[in-house]
Amino acid sequence: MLDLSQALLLGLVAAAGYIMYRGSRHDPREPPILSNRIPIVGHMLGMMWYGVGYWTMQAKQKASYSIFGIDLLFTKIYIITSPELMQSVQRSKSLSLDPLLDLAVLRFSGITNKQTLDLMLDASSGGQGFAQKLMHALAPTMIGKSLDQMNIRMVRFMTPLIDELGDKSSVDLYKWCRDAITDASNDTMFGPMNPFKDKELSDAFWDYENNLGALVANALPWLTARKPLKAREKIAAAILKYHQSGGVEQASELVKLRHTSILGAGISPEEYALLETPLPTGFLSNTVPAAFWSLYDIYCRPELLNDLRKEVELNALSIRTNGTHIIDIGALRGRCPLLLSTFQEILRTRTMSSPTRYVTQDTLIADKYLLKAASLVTMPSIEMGKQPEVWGETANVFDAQRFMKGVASETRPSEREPRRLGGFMTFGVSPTICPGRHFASSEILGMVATMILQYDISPVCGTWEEPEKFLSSLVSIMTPVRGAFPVNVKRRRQYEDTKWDFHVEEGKGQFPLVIG
Ligand code: HEM
Repeated sequence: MLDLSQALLLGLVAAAGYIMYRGSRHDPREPPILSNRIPIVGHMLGMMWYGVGYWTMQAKQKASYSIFGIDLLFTKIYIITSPELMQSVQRSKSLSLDPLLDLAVLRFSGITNKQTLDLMLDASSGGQGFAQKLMHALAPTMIGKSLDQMNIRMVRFMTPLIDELGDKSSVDLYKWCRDAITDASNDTMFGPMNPFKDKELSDAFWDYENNLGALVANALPWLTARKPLKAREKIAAAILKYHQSGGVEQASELVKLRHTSILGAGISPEEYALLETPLPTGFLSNTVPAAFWSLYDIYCRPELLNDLRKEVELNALSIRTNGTHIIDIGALRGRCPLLLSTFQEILRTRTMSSPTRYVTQDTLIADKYLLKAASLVTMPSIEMGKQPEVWGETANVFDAQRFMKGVASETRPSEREPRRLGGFMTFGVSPTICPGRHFASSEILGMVATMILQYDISPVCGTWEEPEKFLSSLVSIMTPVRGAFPVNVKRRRQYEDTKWDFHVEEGKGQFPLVIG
């Protein structure tokens, strides 16, 4: 249904496009520009209604084209449905994600100071590209020792949250995942003085996150974006206080690196607080729905649930002399192939990602198609990640064993290594691959493994009917949920009076996940 943020997306596209568009006409070397049934404004209306999900819908409807364009009045978007063409996009240096990151500085953070903008914005906007360099510099803070520290802190926080779930007989599973992942992740990232400990502030964060569309549209924001503006003000004030009271000293390497770099570049503490306001979107907006769908897709398949319980019990569970049951995160990674494969299959089937790049100059891809400067090019994963030439005839079937090397299954007789061209885009496509994927995997799989052993979960309504989805999110590619999903929770008899904990072995935190 059309909501305010979707309607305002029109404003975004029109405004951004007006600035970017050079008034170029269609060049015969460009991909075909396909029209909508409603002339001129049809695609614009489509985007108003469906948000960025419209690109995926178009890709589905026009899958016989390997690439085509749609005209959004002031800019063009080229939509790619062929894995081979996607490779050309990955190889091209003039198709870049970086200019799109300006959106975070300008709209999500609301920075207006000219000097700071000159420093932060991408070179294509006349800036020095500091925001982009900082983003790409974060990868080392999410592997090795820093990852171990993050995992240790996260599991310490997660254990009591999962345990407390058994005290409730029913719960909204999406809200529970949201709150558990939010609390555990913010505590991991910001340390003991985590400002989001305050429930009011963590709720304010979700008000902000759910309404980023209105901030981006920036059309009479005092009227149309009151909620996210108010939330942003609250969050920035809390982060400023966190900085002033030295909270960063005990934070994760990621938060410390951003703090040192931003303040070291001469940016004021007030602007630092604004720049950090959208930071949790990076580690929450995808992890929360991915955790929910992981539980949903496993619990709704009783046979798979049973197999996974056996695998985890056999390979990743140990019992201390005092009776505490320990789940070993390293063993989930190395000795539970079905769990790891199931997780990747859930990511493959639940993602609605569409990696998008800005065309910085006229670019010829595959020696054939001209992409005009100042346009966008996008690669919807739903179409590409499910193509028979990538995944075989079973592309549209949920196959929990798909990612198990050397294992043939009913739906997939081949024993080929499952890493295939353009096949798996949930963590991005080269050269921009998500550096947080190992942390996200520990967090989600640690939670899932303990939950499936401890609890039976069933929907209150009696059937596994999918809840309403929030398809026009600007920051999540994991199909977040808009509605509630009430479930009954029951402790399993064999583990009724059991204490649970996790074991994190240093150097074992990186998951061997398939990437695009
Ligand atoms: C299931 C959870 C997650 C998914 C599906 C996911 C997905 C992605 C994707 C698709 C990209 C690339 C964007 C593009 O090319 O357009 C990305 C980038 C990134 N992700 Fe994640 N992410 C997840 C969790 C996390 C977590 C937990 C963190 C932090 C701990 C994180 C940090 C980042 C960062 C910093 C980048 C930017 C890298 C760069 O530009 O060099 N992500 N993520």
